[in-house]
Amino acid sequence: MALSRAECVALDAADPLSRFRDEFVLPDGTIYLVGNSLGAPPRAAAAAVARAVEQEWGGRLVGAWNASGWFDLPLTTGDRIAPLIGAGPGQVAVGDSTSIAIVKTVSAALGLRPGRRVIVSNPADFPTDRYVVEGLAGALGGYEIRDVSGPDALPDALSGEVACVLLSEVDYRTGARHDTEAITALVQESGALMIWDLCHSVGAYQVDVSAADFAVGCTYKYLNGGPGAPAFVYVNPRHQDEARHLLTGWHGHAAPFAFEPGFRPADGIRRFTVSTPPVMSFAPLNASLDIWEHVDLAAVRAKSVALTSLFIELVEEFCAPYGLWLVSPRDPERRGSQVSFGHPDGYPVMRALIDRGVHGDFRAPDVLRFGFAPLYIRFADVHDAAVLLAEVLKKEHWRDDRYGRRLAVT
Ligand SMILES: Cc1ncc(COP(=O)(O)O)c(C=O)c1O
Ligand SMILES: Nc1c(O)cccc1C(=O)C[C@H](N)C(=O)O
Repeated sequence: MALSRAECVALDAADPLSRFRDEFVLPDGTIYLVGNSLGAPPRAAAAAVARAVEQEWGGRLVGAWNASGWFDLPLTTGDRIAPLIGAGPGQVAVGDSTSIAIVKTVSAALGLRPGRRVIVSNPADFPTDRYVVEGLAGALGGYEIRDVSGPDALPDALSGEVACVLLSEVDYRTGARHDTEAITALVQESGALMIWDLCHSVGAYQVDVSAADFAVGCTYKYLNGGPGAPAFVYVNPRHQDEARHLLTGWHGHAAPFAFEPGFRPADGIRRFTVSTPPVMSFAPLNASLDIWEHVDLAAVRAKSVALTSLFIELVEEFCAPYGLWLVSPRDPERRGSQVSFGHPDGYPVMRALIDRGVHGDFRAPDVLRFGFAPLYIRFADVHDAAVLLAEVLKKEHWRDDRYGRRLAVT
């Protein structure tokens, strides 16, 4: 028998992270299980944006580039993200999007392995990763993309021709979490460079990129930086002097205000910045990082495992007769902070569930995704979500015409 609601309420009362829920704005009556797509806004975000507009922009005008530290935001913010991914100061730059960060890291990796002409990627990873690699390989010419269906297929794919491997640590569809340490070692033993996409890992638990060559990730999911919040790029210090990437914009120049005719890369991680940072988008991100500074990531992981395990248990108990199957790994060690269930009518089921206040999302062809952000999701929310999902299935609310049968719920 899974836990009762009263037992869940007791777990919330004893939860060392419970005080963080008040730091976020969540509409009443909503159980928000989509923090793995777009995190909830920090309560301090609106004031942070107002401050950036009124005091920094309004008060200092162009002088704010220096006086308010705008020029250095990509690096100062990078240093705040670094501890969350096991990196040190001067190893992370923030700016652009994850897709652009992939252009930078893959092109840098190819430059560091000039004789090798193969890029390994997994077509089941979030599509933009593969699309960007395709674009790069096409534009640079002479590169081959080698598909792997997952990390298990890597040993056969790695050869002396492979320059780099780009993989997601956590699969966006299934929530499966890969063994980054073992995979990074395998890739590097073959002489190739390892690039991790951490979009679904950062903020879900303590990531450790220290062995990786490069990493990228977004800040709008578990890190709550807001829609369009800038992404980050990690570059291992052993590559920083040599690495050159394709996007040689002026903010990555050694002397941006010398306005020289040719590009000379800045020292260190700064060469991985490109151009004018989206200053206003840094404000909510830094408001969120003010929270993250006080978060114990071991407690985040422990709660994440407890929430996701409880959800699996409850859904399997309450929904057993209704045709759901578990898509995510059952072993919590192999899961991120997400649980996916399959259902042949997943799209209308998710629409009906959202209508009843439980927000998950749907990924074609049949996956219902539920993300558990440990800073603001409670054990009682998990219980309520499972009860409402069972009700939608039992009473077949999802058959209502208004829920349709389209392909995506975002
Ligand atoms: C694994 C992964 N990579 C990349 C992205 C998207 O990148 P971008 O910030 O460029 O839209 C997402 C989500 O949108 C993602 O889940
Ligand atoms: N980045 C997104 C967007 O621009 C629009 C809608 C959703 C997203 C997402 O982040 C989706 C998410 N990466 C996913 O795992 O499906």
